[in-house]
Amino acid sequence: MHVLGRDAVSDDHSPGDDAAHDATVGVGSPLPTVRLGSFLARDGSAGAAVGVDADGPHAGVIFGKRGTGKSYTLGVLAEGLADAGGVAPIVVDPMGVFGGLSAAGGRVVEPTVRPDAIPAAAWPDLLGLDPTGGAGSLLWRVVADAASERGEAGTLDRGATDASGPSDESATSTPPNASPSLASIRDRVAASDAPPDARRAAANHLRLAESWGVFDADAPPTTSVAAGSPTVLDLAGVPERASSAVLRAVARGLYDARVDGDLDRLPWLLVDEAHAFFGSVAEPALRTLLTRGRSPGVSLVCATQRPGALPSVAVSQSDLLITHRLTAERDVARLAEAETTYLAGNLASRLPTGTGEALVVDDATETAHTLRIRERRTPHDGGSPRASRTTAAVESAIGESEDPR
Ligand SMILES: Nc1ncnc2c1ncn2[C@@H]1O[C@H](COP(=O)(O)OP(=O)(O)OP(=O)(O)O)[C@@H](O)[C@H]1O
Repeated sequence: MHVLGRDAVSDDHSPGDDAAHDATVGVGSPLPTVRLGSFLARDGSAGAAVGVDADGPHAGVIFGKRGTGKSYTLGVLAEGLADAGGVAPIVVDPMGVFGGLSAAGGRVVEPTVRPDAIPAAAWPDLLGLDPTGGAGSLLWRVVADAASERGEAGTLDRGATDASGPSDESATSTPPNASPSLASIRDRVAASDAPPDARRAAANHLRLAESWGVFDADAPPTTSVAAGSPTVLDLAGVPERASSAVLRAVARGLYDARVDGDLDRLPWLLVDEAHAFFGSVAEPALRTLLTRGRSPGVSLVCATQRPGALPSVAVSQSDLLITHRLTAERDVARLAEAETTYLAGNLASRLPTGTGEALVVDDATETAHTLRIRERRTPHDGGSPRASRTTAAVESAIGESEDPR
């Protein structure tokens, strides 16, 4: 099997390897490997098996226009990781299409996070308030005060006063003690000496955040999502800002847990519809994983139909690039950033056209290959809705067939 993301390891294709399990411990190699698919020859025939290294941490992107198979491919990775030892796949599922992973032992959770997992500086942005305005600065101050009071008890969130915006985060630790609830933060806002307008606006925005249902002072630690079988964070129907808060808390929590030695497995965070999270409060944590995740062993894979909406760092830091068909110029241009470094030739001209076909760039071996992504063994819930398959269409077809005229 050819293993993407693994250098200096023999890629010999041994007899019997074809029948290998989806997540294969390669023949002649004890290293955990996720079976991704097969080489695709020009005549459309499938060649040797191709896998992805799951032994070390990686950063990856999966691109493709709508309906070309991105979510499906992310599911293939999650399935394979479910079988690889020592890793913890976590799928961020904004569209609710990964429930089928429960057939691979996965569990689907409606995630909640502790309010103190979001640094004070990020709260105004999270709630759509200007951090320099009355309500925004009040909120920032109140959350920071709550954090520093607990900090005096030894649980200070060192990121609480970091106003560096959507760049790399300063080191923080996940506070082990009780988090303030949103209601208690609202009480602090009400008791502050800020002007009434600012207090009212801050309280209203906090009420809005409470209505999202993702904040819970007693939420389990973020490391609880890291298990051998996939954990699917079901964010379908959850507002975008709330989903971003969840992703920030989870991404940062996993990173901190690995840095602090509190998590034995190597987490793989698989983010679908990733463009929605860059430019949100989740971005600093995603950037941290992209730029510093490998040393503590945290992997990040971002799938998106809008590569152009991702920051350059998402591509420049990725050692694995899987791209299905793309047509928009801005999105194809993102690929150019990958090829300038080491690829001769034009990646855009090599993009495959069929669903489930992908061009894969492997940084470890500095090569690009066309693949057919293997079929899922768990159900995939994605795919474009068809008007012809709606209940209304079916009922109208039945009605017509029963029409006596
Ligand atoms: N490797 C594959 N083998 C077989 N079928 C596939 C494969 N990849 C995708 N498909 C089929 O193509 C359809 C679209 O795939 P998928 O939902 O992953 O697209 P997508 O790129 O994530 O789309 P969207 O942007 O709308 O989320 C699915 O119904 C799936 O069954």
